[in-house]
Amino acid sequence: MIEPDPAFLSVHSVSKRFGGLLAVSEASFTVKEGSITGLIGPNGAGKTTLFAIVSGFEKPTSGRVLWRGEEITGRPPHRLAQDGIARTFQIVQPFAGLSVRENIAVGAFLRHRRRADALAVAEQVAERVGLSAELDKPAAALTVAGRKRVELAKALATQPKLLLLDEVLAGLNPSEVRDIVPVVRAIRDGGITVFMIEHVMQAVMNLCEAVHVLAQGRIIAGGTPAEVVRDPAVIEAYLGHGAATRLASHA
Ligand SMILES: Nc1ncnc2c1ncn2[C@@H]1O[C@H](COP(=O)(O)OP(=O)(O)OP(=O)(O)O)[C@@H](O)[C@H]1O
Repeated sequence: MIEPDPAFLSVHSVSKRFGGLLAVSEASFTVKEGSITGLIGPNGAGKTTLFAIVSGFEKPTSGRVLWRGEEITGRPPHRLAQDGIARTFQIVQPFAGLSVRENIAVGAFLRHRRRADALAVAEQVAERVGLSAELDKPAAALTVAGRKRVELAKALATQPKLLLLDEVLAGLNPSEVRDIVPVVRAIRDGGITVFMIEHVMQAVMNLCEAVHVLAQGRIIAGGTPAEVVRDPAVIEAYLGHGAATRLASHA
């Protein structure tokens, strides 16, 4: 199991109930500073709900979230963004009437009041995610892969310390996935801790140093990618034997 790291992000026995449904059940885990950490598990396992709790979009029914040793449970998203926690959304919805530059600048306004400053930050961030050539295009004109990059850039423009990525690779073809993997790695190399929900297991294996596995709201395993793909509980609940064998042979 992964060593606790109370100084960065730690989630303690968090549960979330929606009416009769227990979407997250006593989940506890940590994310180590400077890591790329994955959150995997079957559809409906509660992954997005956990992200929403960490980023302040949902309040847990019980449990605590600590950020750099300070309790942040239930703190609203705009305050958490100021504290350095940013997230992307699974369904990307850029402001269609705005250019790529303006879309990214929306994130930059968190820390920059002047429009010119926010637009300058947007340009720097665009370079990091490979959007420099698209800055003046309307966001609506981009492909799905381009819109995913805009979503990533908008979150990066808030200058976070922890970036929560909710399925940034979903809907991309294999070559688009290959192109974005180094972008995520470079974000971490630039000093931003990345916590990512992802179903593309090959990318999880390539990128993550630690992975937590959620099934039916519970954390059922945690460890390195090579460890979790060999874990019988993870094979049973999520991967299946064929995929697990293929992944383990590449690990
Ligand atoms: N606001 C809500 N109200 C009621 N039920 C919800 C709400 N949000 C999520 N749920 C339910 O909670 C459960 C967990 O959903 P969640 O989206 O967190 O899973 P997930 O692991 O992110 O799934 P996926 O991989 O499909 O995105 C699901 O059964 C979902 O229908």
